[in-house]
Amino acid sequence: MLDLDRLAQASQQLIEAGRALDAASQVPATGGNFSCRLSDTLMAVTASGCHKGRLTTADVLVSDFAVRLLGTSRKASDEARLHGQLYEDLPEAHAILHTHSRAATVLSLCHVGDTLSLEGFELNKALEGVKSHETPVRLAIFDNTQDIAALALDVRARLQVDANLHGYLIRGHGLYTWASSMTACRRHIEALDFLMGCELELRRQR
Ligand SMILES: CSC[C@@H](O)[C@@H](O)C(=O)COP(=O)(O)O
Ligand SMILES: [Zn+2]
Repeated sequence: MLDLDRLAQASQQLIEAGRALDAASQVPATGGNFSCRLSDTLMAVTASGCHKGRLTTADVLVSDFAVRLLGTSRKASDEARLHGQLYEDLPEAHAILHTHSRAATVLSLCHVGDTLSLEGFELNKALEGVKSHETPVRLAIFDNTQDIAALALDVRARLQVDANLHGYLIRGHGLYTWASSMTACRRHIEALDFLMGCELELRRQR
């Protein structure tokens, strides 16, 4: 059943996240998409093609995890299935943010391999479950594709063999991260962007 109070709260959280991420230049043009878990089967997800810094409540749609929309003729984010798949596979995930920051775009292209491990940074502790700068923060990396259903299956397969991920990068595209609340998810995005910027800076100096 749809909890309208929860939907109103989620809409506000998505709108505020969009404003903050736009101010931080992490969602240029109409890049990025966001969601909140509403229940065991439903999510609030941004509509496709909106500028994420200027979202209104009308741009927040209700969908099940297979992206069957409730009560709207608008189109959900092109990448909504990536959100649905994460909610299906990660019961602890209550918020998901996808951004197109410069650091995520560049680092995902120049890093070789299917995992980026950010190591030795105090800010690693901004990620849920990380208690020490000595704990690596790990992001899976996938090649970019317009076949979102196939990408969702690849993410699912990776999560089945690697439970220790804080998010993933799509090459030349951007970052997905999730958390137990929108507050924590915004902290993840901010920290990961900072950490990827540090990593790029270090690689320039090597
Ligand atoms: C501006 S193109 C970006 C899109 O292709 C996509 O990657 C994206 O993040 C936003 O898509 P959207 O359908 O608005 O959620
Ligand atoms: Zn995107």
